[in-house]
Amino acid sequence: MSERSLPLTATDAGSSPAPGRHTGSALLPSLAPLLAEWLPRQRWFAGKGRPISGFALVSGTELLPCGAGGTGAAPGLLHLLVRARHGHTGEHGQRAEHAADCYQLLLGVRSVLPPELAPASLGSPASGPLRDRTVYDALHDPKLTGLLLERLRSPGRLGPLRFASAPGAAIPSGLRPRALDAEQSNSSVIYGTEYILKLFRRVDPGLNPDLELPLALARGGCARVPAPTAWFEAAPTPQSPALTLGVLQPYLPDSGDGWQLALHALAGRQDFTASARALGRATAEVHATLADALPTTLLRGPELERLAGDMADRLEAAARAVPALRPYRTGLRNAFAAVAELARLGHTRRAQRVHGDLHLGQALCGSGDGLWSLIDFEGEPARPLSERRRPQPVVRDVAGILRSFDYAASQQGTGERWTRDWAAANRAAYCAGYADVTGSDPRDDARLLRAFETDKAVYEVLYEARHRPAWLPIPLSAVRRLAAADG
Ligand SMILES: Nc1ncnc2c1ncn2[C@@H]1O[C@H](COP(=O)(O)OP(=O)(O)O)[C@@H](O)[C@H]1O
Ligand SMILES: O=P(O)(O)O[C@H]1O[C@H](CO)[C@@H](O[C@H]2O[C@H](CO)[C@@H](O)[C@H](O)[C@H]2O)[C@H](O)[C@H]1O
Repeated sequence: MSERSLPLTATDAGSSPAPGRHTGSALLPSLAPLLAEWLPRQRWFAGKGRPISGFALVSGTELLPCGAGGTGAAPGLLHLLVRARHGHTGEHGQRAEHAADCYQLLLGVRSVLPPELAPASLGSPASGPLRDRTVYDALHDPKLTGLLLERLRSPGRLGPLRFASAPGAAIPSGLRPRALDAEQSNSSVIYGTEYILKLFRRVDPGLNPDLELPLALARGGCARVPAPTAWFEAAPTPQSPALTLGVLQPYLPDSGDGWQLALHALAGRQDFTASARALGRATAEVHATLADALPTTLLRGPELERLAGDMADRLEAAARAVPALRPYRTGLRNAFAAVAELARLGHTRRAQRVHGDLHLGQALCGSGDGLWSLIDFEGEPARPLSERRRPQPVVRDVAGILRSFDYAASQQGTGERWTRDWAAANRAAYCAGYADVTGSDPRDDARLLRAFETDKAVYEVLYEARHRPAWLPIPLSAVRRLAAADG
């Protein structure tokens, strides 16, 4: 997609474009100062700590007229893909630009903002066609999210946007929307008790695994994942492949997520091993279907060495960013060196598509049947899409859940003997459940498992330092343990 630059300082963009579906940059220069202030406050903003130096418009679509053509009380709706540039001026006046992330924004525009939408406000542009109107995050406005569902009900093209649905999908109209109020990497809207729509916030050109994998699992008949009902994307252009923007899937209203369930069990000092074992089985079922549905590969010496090398590189990058990690670097590197050693000894490992960011919060347990469903197949949002779509050893997902049991135990009471035993029992039950389905216990691949657990703990250190500094001691205590473990 071609891009146009937006200055950070507001300029008068001249007359408003005719109301229509596909807008150019006319509405946008005056939005840039509002975005520069609002974006860094969003949890899903990836450029924390790096000042925004400007924006580039990737695509802009009026889903409802926003400019002078929009009428008084009726809201306008603007869909934007904007790239946020980060840069600074060096001491000799030279400009340095850093990697720029692209974000999906759905902005409402109103003359008068109802009080209940005030928390969603970005403010009023000082100039341009939207002057004196209030611009706000449209996901909090049921009128506008209702319109989005209508678009998903009728597949087809709207300017650069393409809406599609699964064969036979029959989405009822008029479902009551509400924005999900959760700490998320993206943003979601729930419709009635039937559907949940996830809008990806930081987007990369290409097919998002959170659409690709659930579609493949649905086709393969795996019931452990809610099947996508409808989705929308930025249509491909000669410069860029289609870019997944949002996925609608059945909402599982009577379910609890594994993280909350585990904390609840811990609080009552209850056994959780039956649930952990069932989750191990669910993970294995998902892996088995993915291995059948999508390409797999054999990691030979060079690939295994690269895997270990990438882990070591991530450790170095994390240690640069988080000084508390530095004393453990040598011990942690041993875990990766052990995988490189396997490679040199001629070992190979199978790799396939996996979840990529599996933790207890990504598993929903039905209150009636006790069956687990896995959600959020996006992978680690901070990694490039190409990397997230690469086949990987299944122990990567296993390691994610094992780390999660450790997180839950640490959250309940750091260092207490019984919480450590609780975590160990559930880690064992989860692996046993995995082996029930596949016949092979992930613990038998101890070196690879330790490397992936270490890699995940390093990722978590970085994640917590950036997003929840008060939680940093949890992965750091795992890092201490993993660094001290023998070969
Ligand atoms: N199909 C679903 N049914 C019920 N709740 C869901 C469903 N999908 C997601 N959720 C809820 O929404 C939250 C955020 O979804 P998730 O896919 O993890 O988004 P993100 O990528 O933004 O973290 C989940 O933690 C879960 O509570
Ligand atoms: O759910 P997301 O895809 O946004 O995943 C990110 O956030 C998670 C926290 O919400 C984070 O998970 C870490 O904290 C969990 C407890 O809140 C714990 O169960 C996980 O084991 C731990 O990794 C995840 O790493 C991050 O990618």
